[in-house]
Amino acid sequence: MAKLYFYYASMNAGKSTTLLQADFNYRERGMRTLLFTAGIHDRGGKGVIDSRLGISATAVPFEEVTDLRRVAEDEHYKSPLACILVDEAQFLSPVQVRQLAHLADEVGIPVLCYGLRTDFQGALFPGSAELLALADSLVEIKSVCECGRKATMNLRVDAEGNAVRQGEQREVGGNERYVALCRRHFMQRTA
Ligand SMILES: Nc1ncnc2c1ncn2[C@@H]1O[C@H](COP(=O)(O)OP(=O)(O)O)[C@@H](O)[C@H]1O
Ligand SMILES: Cc1cn([C@H]2C[C@H](O)[C@@H](COP(=O)(O)O)O2)c(=O)[nH]c1=O
Ligand SMILES: [Zn+2]
Repeated sequence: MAKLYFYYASMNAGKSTTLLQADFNYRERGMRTLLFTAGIHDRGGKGVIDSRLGISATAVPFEEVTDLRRVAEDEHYKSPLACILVDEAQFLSPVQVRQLAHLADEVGIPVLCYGLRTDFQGALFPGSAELLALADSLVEIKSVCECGRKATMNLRVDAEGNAVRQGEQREVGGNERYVALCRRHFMQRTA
Protein backbone atom coordinates (compact mmCIF):
# COMPACT_ATOMS: atom_id res chain seq x y z
CA MET A 1 0.00 0.00 0.00
CA ALA A 2 1.65 3.28 -1.10
CA LYS A 3 1.81 6.15 1.38
CA LEU A 4 2.11 9.93 1.40
CA TYR A 5 5.00 11.12 3.57
CA PHE A 6 5.83 14.61 4.86
CA TYR A 7 9.41 15.12 6.00
CA TYR A 8 9.45 18.54 7.63
CA ALA A 9 12.09 20.72 9.27
CA SER A 10 13.37 24.24 9.68
CA MET A 11 15.62 25.70 7.02
CA ASN A 12 19.14 24.33 6.64
CA ALA A 13 18.22 21.06 8.35
CA GLY A 14 19.10 18.56 5.64
CA LYS A 15 15.76 18.20 3.86
CA SER A 16 17.13 18.37 0.32
CA THR A 17 20.08 16.17 1.29
CA THR A 18 17.73 13.54 2.70
CA LEU A 19 15.59 13.68 -0.43
CA LEU A 20 18.62 13.22 -2.67
CA GLN A 21 19.82 10.28 -0.58
CA ALA A 22 16.41 8.60 -0.83
CA ASP A 23 16.33 9.20 -4.58
CA PHE A 24 19.80 7.71 -4.99
CA ASN A 25 18.80 4.58 -3.10
CA TYR A 26 15.95 3.93 -5.53
CA ARG A 27 17.97 4.72 -8.66
CA GLU A 28 21.01 2.72 -7.51
CA ARG A 29 18.72 -0.31 -7.52
CA GLY A 30 17.47 0.38 -11.03
CA MET A 31 14.14 1.82 -9.89
CA ARG A 32 12.68 4.88 -11.63
CA THR A 33 11.84 8.03 -9.69
CA LEU A 34 10.23 11.37 -10.48
CA LEU A 35 11.49 14.52 -8.74
CA PHE A 36 9.60 17.78 -8.34
CA THR A 37 10.69 21.08 -6.87
CA ALA A 38 9.04 24.49 -6.67
CA GLY A 39 9.65 26.65 -9.75
CA ILE A 40 9.92 29.71 -7.50
CA HIS A 41 12.83 28.15 -5.59
CA ASP A 42 15.60 28.89 -8.09
CA ARG A 43 18.42 29.29 -5.52
CA GLY A 44 20.42 26.57 -7.30
CA GLY A 45 18.75 27.16 -10.65
CA LYS A 46 15.17 26.55 -11.77
CA GLY A 47 14.27 22.87 -11.68
CA VAL A 48 17.29 21.97 -9.54
CA ILE A 49 17.22 20.33 -6.12
CA ASP A 50 20.44 21.45 -4.48
CA SER A 51 21.82 20.65 -1.07
CA ARG A 52 24.22 22.83 0.91
CA LEU A 53 26.38 19.71 0.92
CA GLY A 54 26.99 20.25 -2.78
CA ILE A 55 24.95 17.41 -4.27
CA SER A 56 22.06 18.19 -6.61
CA ALA A 57 19.62 16.72 -9.11
CA THR A 58 17.35 18.04 -11.82
CA ALA A 59 13.64 18.05 -11.07
CA VAL A 60 10.38 19.01 -12.70
CA PRO A 61 9.62 22.57 -11.52
CA PHE A 62 6.03 23.00 -10.33
CA GLU A 63 4.06 26.23 -10.45
CA GLU A 64 0.77 27.07 -8.73
CA VAL A 65 -1.18 25.66 -11.69
CA THR A 66 0.86 22.53 -12.38
CA ASP A 67 -1.23 19.35 -12.40
CA LEU A 68 1.16 17.05 -10.57
CA ARG A 69 -1.19 14.10 -10.94
CA ARG A 70 -1.25 14.40 -14.73
CA VAL A 71 2.54 14.88 -14.99
CA ALA A 72 3.20 11.84 -12.79
CA GLU A 73 0.57 9.61 -14.44
CA ASP A 74 1.94 10.43 -17.91
CA GLU A 75 5.42 9.44 -16.75
CA HIS A 76 4.20 6.36 -14.87
CA TYR A 77 2.33 4.97 -17.86
CA LYS A 78 5.41 5.50 -20.06
CA SER A 79 7.53 3.53 -17.59
CA PRO A 80 6.52 2.63 -14.01
CA LEU A 81 7.62 4.97 -11.24
CA ALA A 82 8.84 3.45 -7.97
CA CYS A 83 8.65 6.74 -6.07
CA ILE A 84 7.81 10.44 -6.38
CA LEU A 85 9.90 12.91 -4.37
CA VAL A 86 8.90 16.55 -3.89
CA ASP A 87 11.26 19.20 -2.51
CA GLU A 88 10.17 22.64 -1.24
CA ALA A 89 6.77 21.06 -0.51
CA GLN A 90 5.75 24.16 1.45
CA PHE A 91 5.12 25.78 -1.93
CA LEU A 92 2.54 23.18 -2.99
CA SER A 93 -1.08 24.30 -3.13
CA PRO A 94 -3.63 22.30 -1.10
CA VAL A 95 -5.05 21.05 -4.40
CA GLN A 96 -1.63 19.79 -5.44
CA VAL A 97 -1.24 17.96 -2.12
CA ARG A 98 -4.53 16.17 -2.87
CA GLN A 99 -3.21 15.30 -6.35
CA LEU A 100 -0.21 13.67 -4.66
CA ALA A 101 -2.50 11.81 -2.24
CA HIS A 102 -4.42 10.45 -5.26
CA LEU A 103 -1.17 9.17 -6.76
CA ALA A 104 -0.41 7.26 -3.57
CA ASP A 105 -3.94 5.98 -3.00
CA GLU A 106 -5.20 5.26 -6.52
CA VAL A 107 -2.06 4.78 -8.61
CA GLY A 108 0.00 3.11 -5.88
CA ILE A 109 3.13 5.26 -6.05
CA PRO A 110 4.80 6.26 -2.74
CA VAL A 111 5.08 10.06 -2.49
CA LEU A 112 7.76 11.65 -0.29
CA CYS A 113 7.40 15.39 0.34
CA TYR A 114 10.11 17.50 1.98
CA GLY A 115 9.58 21.05 3.21
CA LEU A 116 9.07 23.67 5.88
CA ARG A 117 6.11 23.74 8.26
CA THR A 118 6.05 27.47 8.98
CA ASP A 119 7.14 30.75 7.46
CA PHE A 120 9.12 33.70 8.83
CA GLN A 121 6.12 34.80 10.87
CA GLY A 122 5.53 31.36 12.38
CA ALA A 123 2.47 30.73 10.21
CA LEU A 124 1.82 27.47 8.38
CA PHE A 125 2.34 27.43 4.63
CA PRO A 126 -0.93 26.33 3.00
CA GLY A 127 0.69 23.30 1.37
CA SER A 128 2.37 22.31 4.61
CA ALA A 129 -0.94 22.57 6.47
CA GLU A 130 -2.56 20.23 3.94
CA LEU A 131 0.31 17.76 4.27
CA LEU A 132 0.11 17.85 8.07
CA ALA A 133 -3.60 17.07 7.71
CA LEU A 134 -3.40 14.33 5.10
CA ALA A 135 0.02 12.63 5.14
CA ASP A 136 0.18 9.05 6.38
CA SER A 137 3.56 9.66 7.94
CA LEU A 138 4.98 12.85 9.46
CA VAL A 139 8.74 12.74 9.95
CA GLU A 140 10.66 15.56 11.60
CA ILE A 141 14.21 16.14 10.39
CA LYS A 142 15.97 17.73 13.33
CA SER A 143 18.38 20.63 13.41
CA VAL A 144 19.69 22.86 16.15
CA CYS A 145 19.37 26.48 17.21
CA GLU A 146 22.49 28.46 18.11
CA CYS A 147 21.60 27.69 21.75
CA GLY A 148 21.56 23.91 21.23
CA ARG A 149 17.81 23.45 21.45
CA LYS A 150 15.97 21.93 18.50
CA ALA A 151 15.45 24.50 15.74
CA THR A 152 11.82 24.58 14.62
CA MET A 153 11.31 28.17 13.45
CA ASN A 154 12.70 30.29 10.63
CA LEU A 155 13.71 33.89 11.26
CA ARG A 156 13.97 36.18 8.24
CA VAL A 157 16.79 38.70 8.66
CA ASP A 158 18.01 41.80 6.82
CA ALA A 159 21.58 42.43 5.64
CA GLU A 160 22.52 43.52 9.17
CA GLY A 161 21.03 40.40 10.74
CA ASN A 162 18.03 42.22 12.17
CA ALA A 163 14.69 40.38 12.33
CA VAL A 164 12.27 41.07 9.48
CA ARG A 165 8.72 40.87 10.84
CA GLN A 166 6.60 41.92 7.85
CA GLY A 167 6.61 40.99 4.18
CA GLU A 168 5.49 38.44 1.65
CA GLN A 169 5.27 34.84 2.76
CA ARG A 170 7.20 33.72 -0.32
CA GLU A 171 10.75 35.04 -0.62
CA VAL A 172 13.46 32.74 -1.90
CA GLY A 173 16.72 32.91 0.05
CA GLY A 174 19.38 31.03 1.93
CA ASN A 175 21.51 31.40 5.04
CA GLU A 176 21.98 35.10 4.25
CA ARG A 177 18.25 35.70 4.62
CA TYR A 178 17.02 33.08 7.09
CA VAL A 179 18.20 31.69 10.41
CA ALA A 180 16.74 28.54 11.96
CA LEU A 181 15.98 29.06 15.66
CA CYS A 182 14.27 27.36 18.54
CA ARG A 183 10.83 28.70 19.48
CA ARG A 184 12.19 30.55 22.50
CA HIS A 185 14.76 32.51 20.51
CA PHE A 186 12.43 33.02 17.55
CA MET A 187 9.86 34.60 19.90
CA GLN A 188 12.51 36.74 21.56
CA ARG A 189 13.89 37.94 18.20
CA THR A 190 10.47 38.72 16.72
CA ALA A 191 8.87 40.27 19.83
N1 LIG B 1 30.44 21.66 4.85
C1 LIG B 1 29.54 20.81 5.41
N2 LIG B 1 29.94 19.66 5.97
C2 LIG B 1 29.03 18.83 6.53
N3 LIG B 1 27.70 19.06 6.54
C3 LIG B 1 27.28 20.21 6.00
C4 LIG B 1 28.14 21.14 5.39
N4 LIG B 1 27.41 22.18 4.94
C5 LIG B 1 26.13 21.89 5.25
N5 LIG B 1 26.05 20.73 5.88
C6 LIG B 1 24.85 20.07 6.40
O1 LIG B 1 23.82 20.22 5.45
C7 LIG B 1 22.64 20.70 6.10
C8 LIG B 1 21.82 21.52 5.11
O2 LIG B 1 21.45 20.62 4.10
P1 LIG B 1 20.33 21.02 3.04
O3 LIG B 1 19.91 19.74 2.42
O4 LIG B 1 20.85 22.13 2.18
O5 LIG B 1 19.20 21.59 4.01
P2 LIG B 1 17.71 22.07 3.69
O6 LIG B 1 17.29 21.47 2.40
O7 LIG B 1 16.92 21.56 4.89
O8 LIG B 1 17.78 23.57 3.68
C9 LIG B 1 23.14 21.48 7.27
O9 LIG B 1 22.21 21.47 8.34
C10 LIG B 1 24.38 20.70 7.69
O10 LIG B 1 24.00 19.65 8.56
C1 LIG C 1 11.03 30.74 6.17
C2 LIG C 1 10.69 31.02 4.72
C3 LIG C 1 11.39 30.44 3.69
N1 LIG C 1 11.07 30.72 2.40
C4 LIG C 1 11.83 30.12 1.29
C5 LIG C 1 13.32 30.37 1.38
C6 LIG C 1 13.90 29.23 0.59
O1 LIG C 1 13.88 29.56 -0.77
C7 LIG C 1 12.90 28.08 0.86
C8 LIG C 1 13.39 27.06 1.87
O2 LIG C 1 14.64 26.59 1.47
P1 LIG C 1 15.40 25.36 2.21
O3 LIG C 1 16.78 25.90 2.49
O4 LIG C 1 15.40 24.27 1.21
O5 LIG C 1 14.64 25.01 3.46
O6 LIG C 1 11.69 28.68 1.33
C9 LIG C 1 10.00 31.56 2.07
O7 LIG C 1 9.68 31.76 0.87
N2 LIG C 1 9.31 32.12 3.09
C10 LIG C 1 9.59 31.90 4.41
O8 LIG C 1 8.92 32.47 5.30
ZN1 LIG D 1 17.56 28.81 20.77
